[in-house]
Amino acid sequence: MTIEDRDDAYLITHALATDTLSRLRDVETEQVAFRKGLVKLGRICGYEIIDGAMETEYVPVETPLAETTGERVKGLDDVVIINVLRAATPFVEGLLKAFPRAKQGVISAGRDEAAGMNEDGEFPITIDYVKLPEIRSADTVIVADPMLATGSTMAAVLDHVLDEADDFEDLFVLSAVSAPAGLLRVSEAVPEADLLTVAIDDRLDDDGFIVPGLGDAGDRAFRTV
Ligand SMILES: O=P(O)(O)OC[C@H]1O[C@H](OP(=O)(O)OP(=O)(O)O)[C@H](O)[C@@H]1O
Ligand SMILES: O=c1cc[nH]c(=O)[nH]1
Ligand SMILES: [Mg+2]
Repeated sequence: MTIEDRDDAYLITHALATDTLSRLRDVETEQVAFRKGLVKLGRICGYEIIDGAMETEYVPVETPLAETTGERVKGLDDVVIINVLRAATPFVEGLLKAFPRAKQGVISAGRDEAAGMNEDGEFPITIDYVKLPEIRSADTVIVADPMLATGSTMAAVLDHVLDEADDFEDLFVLSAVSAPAGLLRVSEAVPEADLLTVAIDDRLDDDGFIVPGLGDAGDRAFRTV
């Protein structure tokens, strides 16, 4: 089965999202522009989630001049955003501009790149820290990580999320760049999640990096190379 055969992966196609991602991909984009680009992309993705997945309701509004009917987004306070440290930090900063009152969770996850991928194309994942808010049935949960490569990190992260939450309105896995293998792994492991991504790239290289991708998102944002 390929990811195209599944119906739980969606592309975010807003022109500003693809524009911003293209700048992030550019090897000449330095740390500050890279970090700001991730913030901007997070904001656009947040707006797209609101536009594509959240309901609105009509409400009476009194303007300074007259009574009228307005339209409000429902459930904006019932949002949980989970930041997968560390590369997701600027991405989440952008998401919070769309969902300023979201409850936030943090999961620190790293893949053991020295160990490399096993024969199934998975990395060993170390989870050092988990702090999640209470997740309620009305909540829209967004687990954000700009890179979904082998899917090993996201699968491990979602195990922790699902330990805390058995009922929610929606569960979104949001990434900027995904590899087909990672999307498929997460889609099969957690069928209740909807996978949102700005791009599905060609493949993984032998080191588990997305090609063409954008390189190591954490290193570029935090200047650790
Ligand atoms: O789909 P996977 O193969 O698991 O790879 C994706 C993960 O790799 C990166 O994190 P990394 O482990 O480099 O940590 P960092 O965020 O601290 O840089 C990225 O931010 C994802 O969390
Ligand atoms: O291509 C990749 C894969 C994992 N993590 C990244 O930051 N980039
Ligand atoms: Mg990570």
